[in-house]
Amino acid sequence: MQNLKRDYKIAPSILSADFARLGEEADAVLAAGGDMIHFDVMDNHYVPNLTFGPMVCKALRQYGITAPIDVHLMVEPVDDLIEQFAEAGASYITFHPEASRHVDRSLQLIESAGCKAGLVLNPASSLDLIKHVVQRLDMLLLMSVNPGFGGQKFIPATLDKLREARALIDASGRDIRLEVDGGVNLETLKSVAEAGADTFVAGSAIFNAPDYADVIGQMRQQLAEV
Ligand SMILES: O=C(CO)[C@H](O)[C@H](O)COP(=O)(O)O
Repeated sequence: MQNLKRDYKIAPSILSADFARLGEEADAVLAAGGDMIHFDVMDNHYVPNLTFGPMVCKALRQYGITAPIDVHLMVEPVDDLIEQFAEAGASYITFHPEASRHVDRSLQLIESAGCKAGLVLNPASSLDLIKHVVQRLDMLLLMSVNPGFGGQKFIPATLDKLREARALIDASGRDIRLEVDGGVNLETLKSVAEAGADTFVAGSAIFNAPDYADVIGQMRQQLAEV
């Protein structure tokens, strides 16, 4: 048993929430112990699915959500949406480097808009993609499924990648959250935490459960044992 003493955060993905009751769902999952709202933006171009945009993020803020909103852009191009999401109340904005022509510029745009900046790597994308911009990162999100849909199965090769990413982050001397997204549930959570992740996106594992507080409580218990 290791004792990594990380500041673990659970980020319920509202991709699996009831969209007709999004404000209530966000409230409920935060009241149940979620730390931030993970907000999956899909454009039916970079990924083969379509979700929501800045207006919905703004609506959640107007509804009264004050917790951090972690905006994961699965869109191409990226830059046009950065200012709009910052104005809509995003806390983190992360994007896929393959979707931006000028990754360093996009990261700068996020920072100058007043948000925390991050990159997202697909299962097949190399960690080399962060090498020259690591000093601009507040978050690195490793996808443990191919992006576009909730409810997929965790790809086990992500564990080695997380270990490598953790070493890179520790060597950078920067405070960078290491987030994992896709197939995170009560079966996979402990192994991703042991591999170095500190921020856990979970959609179907939480929203498909009958009692959000119960599943988040079980997650916290597992994290306390890492
Ligand atoms: O970004 C995503 C898909 O592109 C989702 O956040 C992710 O897949 C979470 O869903 P689940 O926890 O159900 O796997």
